Amino acid sequence: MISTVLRRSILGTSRRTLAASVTSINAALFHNLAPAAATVSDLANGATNVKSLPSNSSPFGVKVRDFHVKSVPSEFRSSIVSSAGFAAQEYAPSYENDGGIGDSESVGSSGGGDGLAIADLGISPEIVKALKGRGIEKLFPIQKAVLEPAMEGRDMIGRARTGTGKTLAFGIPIIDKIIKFNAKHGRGKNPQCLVLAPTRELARQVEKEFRESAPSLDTICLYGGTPIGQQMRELNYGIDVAVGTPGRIIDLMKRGALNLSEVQFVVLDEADQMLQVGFAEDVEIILQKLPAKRQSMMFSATMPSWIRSLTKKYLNNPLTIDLVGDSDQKLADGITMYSIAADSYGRASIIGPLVKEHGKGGKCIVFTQTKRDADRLAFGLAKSYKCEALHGDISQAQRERTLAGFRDGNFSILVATDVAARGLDVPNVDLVIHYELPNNTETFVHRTGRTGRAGKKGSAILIHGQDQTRAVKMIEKEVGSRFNELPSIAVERGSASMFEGVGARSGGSFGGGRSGGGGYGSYGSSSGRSGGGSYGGYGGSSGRSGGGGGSYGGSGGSSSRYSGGSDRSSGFGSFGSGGSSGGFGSDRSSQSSGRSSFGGFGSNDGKRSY
Ligand SMILES: Nc1ncnc2c1ncn2[C@@H]1O[C@H](COP(=O)(O)OP(=O)(O)OP(=O)(O)O)[C@@H](O)[C@H]1O
Repeated sequence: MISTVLRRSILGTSRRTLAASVTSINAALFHNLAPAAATVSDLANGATNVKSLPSNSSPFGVKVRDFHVKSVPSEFRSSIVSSAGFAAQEYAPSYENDGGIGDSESVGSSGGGDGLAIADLGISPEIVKALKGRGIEKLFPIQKAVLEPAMEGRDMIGRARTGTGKTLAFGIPIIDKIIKFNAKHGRGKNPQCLVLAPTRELARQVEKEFRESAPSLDTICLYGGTPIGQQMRELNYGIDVAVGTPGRIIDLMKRGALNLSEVQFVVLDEADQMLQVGFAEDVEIILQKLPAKRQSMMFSATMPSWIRSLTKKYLNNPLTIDLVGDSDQKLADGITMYSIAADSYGRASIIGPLVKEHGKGGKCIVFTQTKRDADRLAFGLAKSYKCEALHGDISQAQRERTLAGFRDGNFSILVATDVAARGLDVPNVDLVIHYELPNNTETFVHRTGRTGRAGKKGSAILIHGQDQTRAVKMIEKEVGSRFNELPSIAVERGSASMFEGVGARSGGSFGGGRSGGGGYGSYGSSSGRSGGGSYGGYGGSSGRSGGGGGSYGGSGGSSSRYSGGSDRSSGFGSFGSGGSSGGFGSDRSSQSSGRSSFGGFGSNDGKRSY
């Protein structure tokens, strides 16, 4: 009882600050209550010899699941909760059915409609209050579509356009279940929810979304490039939700610091990008370590064969919720697309005028293909604008400062590689500029999706060479929206020299691969790179015909992007999806092989780089 009372009062105030004062009491109590308690590594091995105890009581009637009091040595922190599989069943009945989706096996775009008032859903008041504080009072369509089956414990695969609220779609049901479970059983040490994300920045963002929507839960973000010791200590204190990149998660598992034996909910966010950044193997290793009885959700823009096999192997009779479907329109509503021709010499110097004309004084992200271009363009622009670069060669700490500065409005132009293309949610980005054609349509969609989020309006400008009109048409066709062609901008004599060396590319291929090669010609033979075949083809046969042949051009050469195989298509029938290998955004030749594709700005542990 002493423990329960103490812990309640601690949780009600500041757990972190009062932690030290109760450490000794906890230690003494747990020492006595669970003398045979498993150590962290025992638990990882499944040696939970205290499991026979009831989940919320000790031999002395003390609620022993209240673990989240900081600074207790690991020996005293084994969770006594029984093995996984409890939460989905426990909380299904508490959800107030709104007559929503029902049992259908596949939910299409009709899952939308008017948002439901969050306050009326029967979810924890804590969540309702936290969301209200952030101006979130009604569910977005994907959230509405996911809520009921998620509450019922269904495994699912989801897809919706960029910026439409996928994070809270899986976040709300999960945090609600955990809050209610903890209220009943007390708090455990080990995470009940694991979210895997392909990049550090996305992981941080998802973790923040969980934290801000459920302040009473302890969340942690696990990613490379930051000291592991701190993360190990945090885990040791007790965690409800762990979000992270696969590499660091495996590292922590190997060190015995992360015990996944009580995970009830696993989410793979941007699952197809996991494949592209080389996390396929790591993801499977992690999934194999999870309890068999759990709820699994996967959000993926495309369904390459790896995702399909993952689904078969690790998801249980999943419900597909696809709010994009066969709709031609792949971009969020509210985004206007422009295109403008510029040769490689004058390209950098038109950025300023474009920002002035279309940026509406808000924030702008300029996407470049390489880190070198991002640096040089940012350097040139910084002479006239507040501007910073973001890419994988910049230290993690600096990347975080840069992103925070951009979010806070300290500068208004971010020049980034595709490290910032997926998932990043920065408010008030009014304009996205594609400094040159992206490698594929999917990347175009994700880059563009940094604007026009949460129902807002935004503009995207694609800069292309005079000889790239076929590739531009192809993007139009694939995304289902037309570009408004802007009149070309005359480059003043001398102004281009400010940007010397930025992005002088020609040739190469954007499309390609539809029928085993060829392609749409024209883009990017990657000057300044060693090895042949950079930019390879886009290929991937647009995901429509079961993949195959010749896609991902890029013959040989260590710098070959997309040097991976084919068979990356079909599924949701969208855009070819990425290859499993081949470097993406790097201009270094050292990252061709397998796992290093797209590289790792966000990936993890510095193994890969954008
Ligand atoms: N119901 C809602 N009402 C208002 N705003 C919301 C709602 N749900 C989410 N948002 C906000 O919308 C923005 C976009 O959400 P989120 O980042 O989850 O989108 P996403 O679909 O995951 O995008 P992407 O595909 O780019 O990863 C966020 O700022 C989020 O806080």
